[in-house]
This record gives sequence, structure tokens and C-alpha cells, in this order.
Amino acid sequence: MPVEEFVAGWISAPLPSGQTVPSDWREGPHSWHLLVATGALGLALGHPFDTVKVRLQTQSTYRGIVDCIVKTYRHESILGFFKGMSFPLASIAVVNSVLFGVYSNALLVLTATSHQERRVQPPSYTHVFIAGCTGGFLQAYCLAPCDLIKVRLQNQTEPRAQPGSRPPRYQGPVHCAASIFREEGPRGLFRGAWALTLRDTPTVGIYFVTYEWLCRQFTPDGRTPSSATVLVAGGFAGIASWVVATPLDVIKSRMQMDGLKRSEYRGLLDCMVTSARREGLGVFFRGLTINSARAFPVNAVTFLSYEYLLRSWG
Ligand SMILES: CN(C)C(=N)NCCC[C@H](N)C(=O)O
Repeated sequence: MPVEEFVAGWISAPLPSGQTVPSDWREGPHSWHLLVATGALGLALGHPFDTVKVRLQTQSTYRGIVDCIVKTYRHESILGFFKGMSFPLASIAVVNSVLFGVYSNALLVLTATSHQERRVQPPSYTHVFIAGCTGGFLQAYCLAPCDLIKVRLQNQTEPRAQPGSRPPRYQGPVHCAASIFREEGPRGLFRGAWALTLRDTPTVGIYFVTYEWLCRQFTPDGRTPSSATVLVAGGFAGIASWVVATPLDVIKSRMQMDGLKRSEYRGLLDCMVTSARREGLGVFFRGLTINSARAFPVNAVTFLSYEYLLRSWG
């Protein structure tokens, strides 16, 4: 089982938009440090968009993106946008590693071709979709506990602890994990995992099919896609997959917040029906715009660094 795909996924955690990868694909080993080091920075640049998205999906106090940004900045300063970032920062490399590693190795099982061979023997879109769904399903369980803690911390709208002010419920990611474990049991750490798995399994299939289809549209047969093609294909793959994922993303976030007080929903289906009945079908596309703005650069450079690393290893 080729492990380079897992390592490439690990390192290719989002780079900051505008990060230029060295023109020569075969830079020396120092480029690894560059990619790993900027991976965290990339996630940090995308996190404020994610925080606004999560708040729009789970809190009805905001009238829209601008209102959420203004209220968050006024009440919590710029730091409010970075709440809940530490666990995703620590886990994104593992999650991406599972995602890209399982995807590539599932394709190897389905088509008996390596990453390099697939440029001259492109796999069918059916095989790409199946391999993507496999990666999406397996990475969801790595993602679930960290995503739950992220969403719980992002939804704490109290300003930084000041003398005399009521402290927020969770003092940080570790305290949040311990509180959930104590108050909701070990299974509490997987609250919303079903919705997350249903969200990610088909949409990661769409993610990779979109990427492959766009790369093939703009690359002559048998050639490897240019950096520009990889960036554009990766960016639109991110947008296309998140457009389809958003309805279940809203339900996932609401299910994750549901354990805080008395449980409002009797399950995933009840959450969908109750949300639609109270707020209309538009509720299922809350956060789509800002998430698409985030998804393009994050996934453009994720694919660029992934392809770059695999080519570096020839
Ligand atoms: C629509 N979904 C769930 C996906 N496309 N998942 C694959 C990777 C997403 C990427 N880490 C991001 O944060 O956009």
C-alpha cells in the first residue's frame, strides 16, 4: 500500500491562498517544511469564514453575513473569529492524510494503477466517485470529535473572560472535550457524527470527480495538469462539493449544538423537519456563500500541494 499518498495528504493541509509553490516541482527537502509550516497558516486564514458559517447555521440572532461579522467583531474583537481553531489545526493533517490516502489507495484497488499511471490510464468517473466516497466515509470518524469541539467553541459568543463577567461554558478545547465526556458520556463526543458521515461520504465523491473532470477538460491526454489547472480544478471541486454538502452541514452543526441544553431534536430527521417547518427550506443553505468563498482558495491550494508532493516523489 503506497504510503506516500497518506503523507502527501498530511502535508497538503490547506495552504494560504496566494502561497506560491516553487516553480521547479522538484525542490529540495526544505520545501516539505515550507508546506507543513504553511498548512496551519492556511487553515487559520480560512477559519474566520468557517466561524461565521457555523454561527449563521446555528444561531438565529444574525440577519446575515455582514451582521454576523460586525456583531462578532464588536462583542468579541478579532479573536472571536478564531475560536475553536486549535483542534482543527491539530487534526487537519490527520484528516487530510486519511482522505487523500484512502482515496488513492481505493483507486489502486479498483483500477490497479498508481497515481502516476493514472495520468496515462485515467480511471472511470465511477471508480473516482467510489474511491472518494470511501475516503469521505473513513475520514468522517476521524473528524467527528474535533469538529464537534470546534462548533461548540465557535458558538461561544461571550467576549474574552473579563473580571466580573460570566465565564463561557468551555474554557478551551481540552476543557470542552472533558465537559462533553463528563456530561454527555463518551458517545457525546460523536454527537452529529451520523450527519457528518452522511454529509461527507457522497460529497467527497463529488469533490474528486469534479477535480478529475476539470483537470481532464484542460489537460491534453497523457499530460500532467498545469499548476493553474490544478488550482482552478481544486477550487471548483471545493465549491461544488460544499454546495451539495451544505444542507447536511446545517443539520450536522445543529445536532452538535443540541446536546448543550435539553435536547431539542429527537434525531437527524426530526432536526431536518423541525428546521424546515420553523425557518423554511432556505435554512438548508445557510452559510453557503461564505463557505464557498472559503472553499475555493483552501481546496485550490490543498490539491496543488498534494499534486506537487506526489510529483516530487516521482
Ligand atoms: C464537502 N466536503 C465535506 C468536502 N469537500 N470535504 C473534502 C475536503 C474539504 C476541505 N478540507 C475543506 O475544508 O473545504
